[in-house]
Amino acid sequence: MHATVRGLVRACHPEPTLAVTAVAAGIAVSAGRPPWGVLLVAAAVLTGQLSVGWLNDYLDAARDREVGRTDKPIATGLVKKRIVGAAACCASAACVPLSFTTGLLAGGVHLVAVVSAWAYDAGVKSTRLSVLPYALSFGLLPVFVVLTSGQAPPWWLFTAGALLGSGAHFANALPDLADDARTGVHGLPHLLGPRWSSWAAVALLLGAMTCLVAGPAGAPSVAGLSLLAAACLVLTAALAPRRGSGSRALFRAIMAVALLAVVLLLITPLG
Ligand SMILES: CC(C)=CCC/C(C)=C/CC/C(C)=C/COP(=O)(O)OP(=O)(O)O
Repeated sequence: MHATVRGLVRACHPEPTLAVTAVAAGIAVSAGRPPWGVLLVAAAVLTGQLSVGWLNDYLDAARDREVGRTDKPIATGLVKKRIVGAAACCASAACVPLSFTTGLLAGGVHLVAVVSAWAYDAGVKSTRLSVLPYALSFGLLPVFVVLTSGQAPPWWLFTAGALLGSGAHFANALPDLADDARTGVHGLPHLLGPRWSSWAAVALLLGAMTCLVAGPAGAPSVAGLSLLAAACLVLTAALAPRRGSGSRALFRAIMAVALLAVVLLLITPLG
């Protein structure tokens, strides 16, 4: 693959970009969207995620170069900064019409989510409010998808998405806390430190799962209760003293719980 293309792929934060796009498409399927509707949602979310990922690396280029980050393609010289900036502009320009193609209200809601993520990139990530863009953007993501189907999103959906996104912020920051501190990033996870950030991730992810189990009308589903019980078991096992490698076991457990929460979001009836 050409170096510039490889650089652009790395700079867009490919793993979260694809994961968020796949989850949005999955929610569209469970909201009953036809194939073309799922495709439109996926295209709007993909371009939004690409714009957020590229803007992030574009704005962080100098700092990443300064501390010699080998995982950052602008810092290593794999791709030119201006090409990543141009790619961010193209993705943003495509995201606007694609979002509005899904509907005026739905499109507006998606663009608010994307602008909130740009605010994270533009500096909120280095402040005590770093969790807020995650809460707002991920709270609005499932609301956007349900709105594309013309239904009213249930009241608990924004809360569940916001809790899940906030938990993801703390979980995602855990491995990079020391590196980030060196580069002047002092978000909420850095302020709380690894121990309290781990507990914040656990509480927020379990909160999201509880919301998804208790939110829908009627008795909680067996599948929902089972996933919640599985999450509690995974955490209990990770916290058992005999596991030894404390924080690594807890981090892996938090990632497993995040995955269970996403599965629960995908199987929860949204009507
Ligand atoms: C629905 C929707 C639009 C959701 C997006 C929400 C959001 C705030 C995403 C930020 C993603 C991102 C580029 C993180 C990298 O952060 P970093 O700079 O802390 O990490 P890095 O240094 O490893 O790049």
